[in-house]
Amino acid sequence: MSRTRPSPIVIATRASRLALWQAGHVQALLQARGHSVQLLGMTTRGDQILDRSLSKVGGKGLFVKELEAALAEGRADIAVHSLKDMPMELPAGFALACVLEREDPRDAWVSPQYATLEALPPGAVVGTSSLRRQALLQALRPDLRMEPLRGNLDTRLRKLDAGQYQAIVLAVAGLKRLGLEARIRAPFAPAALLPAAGQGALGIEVRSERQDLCAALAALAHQPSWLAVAAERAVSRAMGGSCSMPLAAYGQFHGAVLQLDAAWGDPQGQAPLVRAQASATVTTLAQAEALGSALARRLCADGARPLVPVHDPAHGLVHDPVHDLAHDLGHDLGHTPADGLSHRR
Ligand SMILES: NCc1[nH]cc(CCC(=O)O)c1CC(=O)O
Repeated sequence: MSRTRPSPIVIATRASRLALWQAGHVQALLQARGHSVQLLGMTTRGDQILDRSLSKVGGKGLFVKELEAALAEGRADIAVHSLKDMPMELPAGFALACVLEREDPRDAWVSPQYATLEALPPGAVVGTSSLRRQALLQALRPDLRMEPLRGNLDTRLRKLDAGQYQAIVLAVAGLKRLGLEARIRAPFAPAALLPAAGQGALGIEVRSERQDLCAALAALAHQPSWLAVAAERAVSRAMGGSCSMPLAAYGQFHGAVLQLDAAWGDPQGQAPLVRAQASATVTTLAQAEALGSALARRLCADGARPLVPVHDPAHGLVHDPVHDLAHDLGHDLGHTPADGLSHRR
């Protein structure tokens, strides 16, 4: 240990088993590099509200606000997040310090009785509250019924085992982290069920002024994961997506070329799914984000509609890029969805 015995790095974390695993993982990585690290567990609004779909109660911000308050008040130094749950725009004064090496980004098919999606009988019930999973599954099997399913991973598996659903879909990464890999009947090929932006990746959030933590956190960064996830999040940001629209974005490196795939679903369920792909040599975050915005423009040119800018009290005015994007496309945000870009084609 260091001779000066600096104060320990305190990690703010949600108290769910997955969040604690993730915080503990970062703790171990930092400890292996000689830092002393403590965890500060807390229950967030997102953990308390379990009866409604996330898209209806205020979105991803619910899981991070309490953690950010702990950072702002100096009760903690860093927060560890599943990047998938992190809003696209951080509030002023906060920064994403690094992205760790990504775990498996795929979704998992979990079902006691049925080995695959194809094996499900007609009209079977699949549990998922994710609009992305609902839209993509429905595209593969229009006959299935989608029922909401929230709660932490253990709760969701318990509801499945209680017989409320014939199958559920969960991220492979979360199941692996909790030692629940045996519950995975099969991972979905990304081409079939395209992952959410950031799925499987962990990010570390800090107050922007904490330059003192930079070196410690930079050592944990995994550049290819960070670049891929930055591109995915740029798609999401440009579309104004949080969890209130079905949106998938997944980046994969082939050498230095980042292949980025995205899918958009109509929140009203009327328009068909829109899929798009773009590739570019990517070595910087700016290039990754440019690829993501370009892909969002391609989605919109093919009929996807960005969400109108909304004011999120927790995070100030977000989704400004949507306005720019829509403006570029001559898309009048004041109009109803039916008047949107899809009609210009
Ligand atoms: N929405 C909850 C959530 N946030 C992150 C993960 C999994 C771990 C990850 O993606 O890093 C999960 C569970 C799930 O979607 O099955």
